[in-house]
Amino acid sequence: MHAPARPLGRPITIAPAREAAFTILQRVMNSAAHSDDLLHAPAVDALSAADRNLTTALVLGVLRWQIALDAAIRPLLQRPEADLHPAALLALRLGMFQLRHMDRIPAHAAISESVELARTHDAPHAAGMVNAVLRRMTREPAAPRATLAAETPAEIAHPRWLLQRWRKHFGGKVARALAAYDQAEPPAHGLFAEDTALPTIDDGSRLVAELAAAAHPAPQRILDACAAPGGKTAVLAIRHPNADIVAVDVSEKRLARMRSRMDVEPSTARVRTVLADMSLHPNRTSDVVGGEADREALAGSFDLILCDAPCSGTGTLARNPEIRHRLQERDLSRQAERQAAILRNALTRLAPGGRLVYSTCSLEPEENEAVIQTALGSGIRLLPAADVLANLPGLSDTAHASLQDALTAEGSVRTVPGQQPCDGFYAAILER
Ligand SMILES: C[S@@+](CC[C@H](N)C(=O)[O-])C[C@H]1O[C@@H](n2cnc3c(N)ncnc32)[C@H](O)[C@@H]1O
Repeated sequence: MHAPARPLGRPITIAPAREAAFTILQRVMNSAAHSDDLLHAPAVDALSAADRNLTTALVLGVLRWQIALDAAIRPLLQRPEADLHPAALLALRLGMFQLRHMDRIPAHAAISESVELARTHDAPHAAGMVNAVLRRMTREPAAPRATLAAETPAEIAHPRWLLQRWRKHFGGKVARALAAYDQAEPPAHGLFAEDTALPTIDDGSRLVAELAAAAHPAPQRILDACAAPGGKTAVLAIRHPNADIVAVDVSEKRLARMRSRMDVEPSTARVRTVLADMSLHPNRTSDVVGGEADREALAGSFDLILCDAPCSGTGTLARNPEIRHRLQERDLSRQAERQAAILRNALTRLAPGGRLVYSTCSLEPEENEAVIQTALGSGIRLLPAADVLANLPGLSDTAHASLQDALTAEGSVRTVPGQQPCDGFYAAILER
């Protein structure tokens, strides 16, 4: 189809950041790609610093606000229930996001470049509609829908089912603060003072890693059971410089990336990486892909195990905003089954008297408390985390107070974004 003739006037050039943001959002929409990976790909690295920042702000902003943007766009359409061409919808979201959330972008740039994006990305027939909707938006900003009037914009930007379960588990006030946290860049250092000896690591991840490192006073052998990309392995290696450390992951690609980073750091070069599926029992010879040397590295028992299980990631929506568009409530039970299998098999490798820290970046009880319940008994008990937490290195005084509120009824730790100044993590300490 030919693009309709543009009215005479200056040709419209799409700014590199808007073009890059559009392309990344298209890939996130059409594949399982992660925005964070795409934002660090060579195509974005090649942009100027200002364009990189704008690309990031546009991509993360649209993904964070997408549900609320769509709710504002629909009533402005001539036929609100009509299917929109994906490129037209994306152009509308980008334009609407800039008009609603970016003070410094002139409305004419947001509108005209969105129209041009639709026109040049396979939806020339929708260019007029994109123009009309965005112009209408600037004239008559959408009022909140009557049924949603009691909700904040941040709450509207979350899937209903997720918000409802947070309200049920944490109460309306905490759920509201949690939703607000998800809509902005997470704080750089809310719990810990920066430690230049450590790799770049967000505070929630560091909390889990420091807790794991402190869970055993002097481990000789440490197993990091779900290790890649390796941020927590690095903290373990630095806190226990004399321990033998084996870091396992089932993803060859993630493990290779981790290995190349670890090799250049003196503190982590000694970490042994092993490609294996930790959801399988150690007797299964197929659980180690790397061969005899890897099997030997994994053999025997470990004094300290970190089991940082793959999870839904609902504690990290500020950092990984697309999770909310992909996750379905029914996925939680599938996650929990895999987590329970990984934990069960990791525990078979725990030495008597050894400690295992199970962690996720999920806020959902099915992936946390319920998984721990499956592992208790038969010589495995849950230890209270309070004492370990009280002695973690680098925590500020306000962080100590805030983390007291993060202790669960069973004595484990759950940070809730908005209550603690970090992403949401769960960590439980088990002992054999
Ligand atoms: C939450 S991420 C780990 C993050 C890591 N601990 C860190 O701090 O950088 C979970 C990891 O578990 C890995 N994984 C998933 N299933 C696994 C399995 N069955 N066995 C081992 N690793 C697995 C994933 O590839 C992913 O790298």
